[in-house]
Amino acid sequence: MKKALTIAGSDSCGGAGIQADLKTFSALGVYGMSVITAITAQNTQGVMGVEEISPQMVGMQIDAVFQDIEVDAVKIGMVSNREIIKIIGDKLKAYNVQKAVVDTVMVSKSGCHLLRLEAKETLIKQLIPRAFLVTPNLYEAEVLTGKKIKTIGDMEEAARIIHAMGPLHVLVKGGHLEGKATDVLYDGKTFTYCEEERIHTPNTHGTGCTFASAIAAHLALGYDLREAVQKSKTYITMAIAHALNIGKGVGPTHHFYQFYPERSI
Ligand SMILES: Nc1ncnc2c1ncn2[C@@H]1O[C@H](COP(=O)(O)OP(=O)(O)OP(=O)(O)O)[C@@H](O)[C@H]1O
Ligand SMILES: Cc1ncc(COP(=O)(O)O)c(N)n1
Repeated sequence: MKKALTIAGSDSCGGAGIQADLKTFSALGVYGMSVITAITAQNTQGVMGVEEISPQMVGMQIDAVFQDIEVDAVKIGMVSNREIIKIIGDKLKAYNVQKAVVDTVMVSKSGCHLLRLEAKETLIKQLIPRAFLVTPNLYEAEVLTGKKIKTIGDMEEAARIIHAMGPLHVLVKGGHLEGKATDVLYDGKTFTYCEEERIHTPNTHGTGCTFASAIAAHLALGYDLREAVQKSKTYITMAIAHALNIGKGVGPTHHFYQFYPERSI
C-alpha cells in the first residue's frame, strides 16, 4: 500500500487540516500518517483558539515516521511559525523528500491567522524552495508576490514569480476568482489550466487542504504531476458538490471513496 504523510494543524471540527487530509488519503486508497504542527479549537463558524506544538516535538514526530516507514509523498499545510517551518525544512532535506506538496496556508476562511505574519520570509526561504509543488490560493499568491490578482493573466504572472523562489511546480488556485473555478499549473516552461464549473454552495471549509492532500495521494500512487492535479481536481469538485451542511457556518467538503472507483490499494 502507498503511504502519505500530512504535516499540518488539527481542526477539531474535522473539515480542514490533518482531519481533511487523512480522510482524503483514505478515500483515495493511500495509508495516511500525520505530524501535528498546531492544535486549533475550530468549528464551521470560526477558530476559537490555536496552540502551537513545540518545534522539537514537530521534529520528533517527523523522525518517528521517517525512521520507521517509507513515505511516498508528503503534504504540508498549516505551519504556524518560523521555528516550525525551519525544522520541517531541515527534515525534508535530511530525509531527501522529493514529493512534497506545500499548501501555503495563511488565513482560515473565517479570517483567523494560521501563519504568523513574521513567518512569511521563512516560508519563502526555507520551505517553498524544497517543494515539488506549491499550491497558493489567490490571497496567498498576492501575499507571496506583493501583486494584486484579478485575472488568469495575473495568476500566470504570480506563478512565474513564485516559481522563481525555487519550487519545481506552482499551482495558483482560482477558487476565490469570479466565474469558473480555474487553477493555473506552471512547471517553469508551460502553463496548464484546470477548469471546472463553479459550484454554488456555502460549504467550502477545507477545500484547499482536501485538494493539496488529494494531489499528494495521487503522487504517492505514482501518477505524474499533471495527472495527479487533474484527478485531484475531479476529486475536489465532487467533494465540494457533495459538501455537508453540518454546523451553523461554512460546512466541510465530503470524502467518499465511491467518488473514486479507480482507487488502488
Ligand atoms: N465553489 C467552488 N466550486 C468549484 N470549485 C471550487 C470552488 N471553490 C474552490 N474550488 C476549487 O477548490 C480547489 C481549492 O481552491 P481554493 O481556492 O478554495 O483553496 P483555498 O482557498 O486554499 O482553500 P482553503 O481556504 O480551504 O485553504 C481549487 O481547485 C478551486 O478551484
Ligand atoms: C488546521 C487548519 N488548516 C487549514 C485551514 C484552512 O482551511 P479553510 O480556509 O477552509 O478554513 C484551517 N481552517 N484549519
